[in-house]
Amino acid sequence: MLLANRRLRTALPLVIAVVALAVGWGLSVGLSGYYVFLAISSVTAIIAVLGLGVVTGSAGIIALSQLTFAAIGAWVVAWMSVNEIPGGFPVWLLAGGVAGGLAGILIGLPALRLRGVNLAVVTLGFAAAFDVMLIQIQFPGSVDGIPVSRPELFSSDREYFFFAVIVLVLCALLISWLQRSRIGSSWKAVAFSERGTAAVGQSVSSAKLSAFAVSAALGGISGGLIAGQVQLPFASSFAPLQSLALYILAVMSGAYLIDMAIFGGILWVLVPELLKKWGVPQDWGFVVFGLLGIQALTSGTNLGEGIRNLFRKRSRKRLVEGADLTAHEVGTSVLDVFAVPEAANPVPADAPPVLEVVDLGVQFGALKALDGVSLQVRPRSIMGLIGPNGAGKSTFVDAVSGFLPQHTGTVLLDGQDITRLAPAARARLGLRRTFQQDRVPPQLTVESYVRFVTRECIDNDELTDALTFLGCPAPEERLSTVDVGTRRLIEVAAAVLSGPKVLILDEPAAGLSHDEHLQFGQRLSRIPSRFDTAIVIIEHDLDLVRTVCTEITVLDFGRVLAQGPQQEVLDDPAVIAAYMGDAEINS
Ligand SMILES: Nc1ncnc2c1ncn2[C@@H]1O[C@H](COP(=O)(O)OP(=O)(O)OP(=O)(O)O)[C@@H](O)[C@H]1O
Repeated sequence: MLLANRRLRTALPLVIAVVALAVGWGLSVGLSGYYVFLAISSVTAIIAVLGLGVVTGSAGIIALSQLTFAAIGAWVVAWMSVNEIPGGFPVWLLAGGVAGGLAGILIGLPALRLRGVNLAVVTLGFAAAFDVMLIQIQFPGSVDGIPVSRPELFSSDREYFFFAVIVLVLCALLISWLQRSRIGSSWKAVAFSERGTAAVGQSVSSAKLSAFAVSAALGGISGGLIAGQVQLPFASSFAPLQSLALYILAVMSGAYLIDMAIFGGILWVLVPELLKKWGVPQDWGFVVFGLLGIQALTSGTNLGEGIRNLFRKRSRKRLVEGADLTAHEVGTSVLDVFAVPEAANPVPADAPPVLEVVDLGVQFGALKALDGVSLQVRPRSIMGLIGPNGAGKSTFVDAVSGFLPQHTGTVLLDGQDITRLAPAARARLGLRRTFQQDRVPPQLTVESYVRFVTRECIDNDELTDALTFLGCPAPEERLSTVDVGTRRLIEVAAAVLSGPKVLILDEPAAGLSHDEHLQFGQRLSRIPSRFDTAIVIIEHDLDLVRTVCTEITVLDFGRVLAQGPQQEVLDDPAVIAAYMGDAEINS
């Protein structure tokens, strides 16, 4: 089933590409002259919007300079054409795309530190500054009236339109492949949570920069095509205000979905044309786009997602009516009869600790959140880290996983000192963590999320087995359609499948019902031997702690209050007095 789905997903874009080429050829011979020119404008706009879909839609970064990258691409193509650089138009176009991509990386660098309005100001400022410069330096050939040479085989408008369609199809195939690859998953992950992205070993910087580069490269290609279309490009075709309108169009339509980028590109040309036909000044097109953008930003969704949700609801309803089971129920019922053999691999008593924390200290101003905390985690063991609210448990996890670099003390993973490493580097070495808050990007499917987290190709059987083992939904289920509790289970499953040496779980069962809690505990206790990993679990539910933990460390006011085998710690009068109270500990 999974294999058949994957084959279909690989073949579908190719089939659509062939159909798109056929439609493009049909239009190139069927449309009348004026509409051919409009159609070329649409295709160039679609490529630019497709790029914006990557940076704004997938990676969630505000970028208001798409037409500046287009201007860079157009300038490079015009310059290469005027100077008759060998290779011809396709090579010039590629060079325009590369130039746009490089400029994108340059503008993307501030994006590593800036967010939201600040980043919008930087990108719009870049667009305005480049616009002023472009007016000064002009496009090569524009002053002397030397037109950009089109490709020899596609010199008429009709032929050039078909050439533009071929370029669009290639760009769309590339984006479709990237969106389904690990890079695409990293864009969606970084849009949802930078901490969550780093925690799975993915560099946040490279995710953001690659989104900027791909988006700007498509901008450059779009501009290069415009240069070939108009043949004498001018700065006014790439004004910053138009970049703003294009951004709104991308947000409103949901341009990370390829069909919606096509819709957005068509709208880009259609709205001004309709206004012209009705005798309304074309600049009112910006007002129309602005209103559509306000609607999209206030509703928090976009047209593409809205339409898809409608279809998904209908097909889900049909599925539930037919089978009378939801996807989650299917996962749970399968688990009830699922028996997984545990690996028989006991740990020698004298085995060195897989995680060793020595004298860890964290200070927030005057508050000592952690003070001299030391602990050792043995291979394939489950250690419970408990303590009252504010005891320092989450601070401990943040410090050990690298999210609080200003801590004192030492962290050793399998004997290696990782104290100075960034979170992503620690994750790649085998120290994985999950979060108290939901950090699972809803735009992905279960399978694409697991494959992203595991950073390698796990085979289909392994994937299905592990998801069933932990009671997760089917691989093809979209994460946006499952509840938060189930998303946390999927987060745990993915982390486990990444084969960590140590997995730190921060309240993993939050959001699960009481029964699911107990089931989760049973599954959790089998993870260390089955997946050869040690677990540190932070949990308030003492039933779960009793079910799964072999050892316990109790924190109180940032210090270790007690440490050792489970029963010994839970019987410690100091723990009873300071943390739980007699009634609860004896219950
Ligand atoms: N960024 C921060 N700035 C200042 N103080 C902080 C910060 N983060 C945590 N603290 C403080 O550090 C102490 C430890 O907090 P922490 O969140 O680690 O506790 P916890 O044991 O995880 O609590 P809970 O069980 O409620 O999650 C608390 O007093 C908290 O207010």
